[in-house]
Amino acid sequence: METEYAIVARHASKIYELRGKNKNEQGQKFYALKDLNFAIEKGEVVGVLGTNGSGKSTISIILAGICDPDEGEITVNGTQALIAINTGLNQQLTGMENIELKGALLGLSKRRINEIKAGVIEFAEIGDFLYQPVKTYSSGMKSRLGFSINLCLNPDIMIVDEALSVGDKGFAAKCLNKMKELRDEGKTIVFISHNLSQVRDFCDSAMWIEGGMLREYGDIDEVCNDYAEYVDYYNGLKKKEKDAERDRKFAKRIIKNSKRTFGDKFFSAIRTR
Ligand SMILES: Nc1ncnc2c1ncn2[C@@H]1O[C@H](COP(=O)(O)OP(=O)(O)OP(=O)(O)O)[C@@H](O)[C@H]1O
Repeated sequence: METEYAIVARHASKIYELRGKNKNEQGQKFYALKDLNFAIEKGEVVGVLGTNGSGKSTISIILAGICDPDEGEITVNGTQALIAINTGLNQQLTGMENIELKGALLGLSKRRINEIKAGVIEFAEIGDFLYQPVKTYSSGMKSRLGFSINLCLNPDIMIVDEALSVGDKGFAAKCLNKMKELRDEGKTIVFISHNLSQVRDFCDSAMWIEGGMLREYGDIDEVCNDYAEYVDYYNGLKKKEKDAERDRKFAKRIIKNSKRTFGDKFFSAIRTR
């Protein structure tokens, strides 16, 4: 049987213009993603790894169709939903109104919207807050609402960007269990997380992005091991730099304080001895 793909990226890049120091200076082009080539199979559950600023959120909005790549192309086969912190909710509207707005934008029937409302009441467990403006919600409550709405929309492809890192542990576990059910039903899931053990536990494969470029994409254990080794090495280097800096400061302090105790004559006496 021919492999069916949910998402195919061909030479996809995303470019931001960085502002110059003053108004008249022309901004510089910055590649947040550069020349990405990959194909995610239908039903695949792929983890996306990368250090801070490597391009994970940028890839999530491109895969979700929120913005297009500036170079190359992304082909998506099916409906997608992005579940991310602070995305897709209108702050002025209540939770219920947000469901109506999303349903209207997607052209859903009144009956379908009512089904989604019932699903959100049950899954989000935020009670009467559903009738309050979203701007009054805590970040965990926003995450509960956003996650529940997108879950009830039942998309073919779910892109989950760090959404489990806010809410409380109980809700994160409930979401993870629900996502496992969806995975077993054959949904395609892109799971962006800094939690390596969650990625190992949940995903079939992993994609590692660094500096906007695809470093590795493949077997979950291999990619997670390579990424963990890289992070350890990188942190090790940073630790060595920090240790050296601390030693330098310490040495300076000792010299300064001993000068205070013994006076400069003491040092000149040592030097002349
Ligand atoms: N609107 C923007 N304008 C300019 N640069 C941007 C914009 N959005 C993101 N970037 C830059 O693009 C790069 C990738 O950012 P992105 O948010 O995708 O990283 P990330 O891997 O999700 O990071 P983190 O793990 O910290 O959330 C970063 O260098 C960031 O500063």
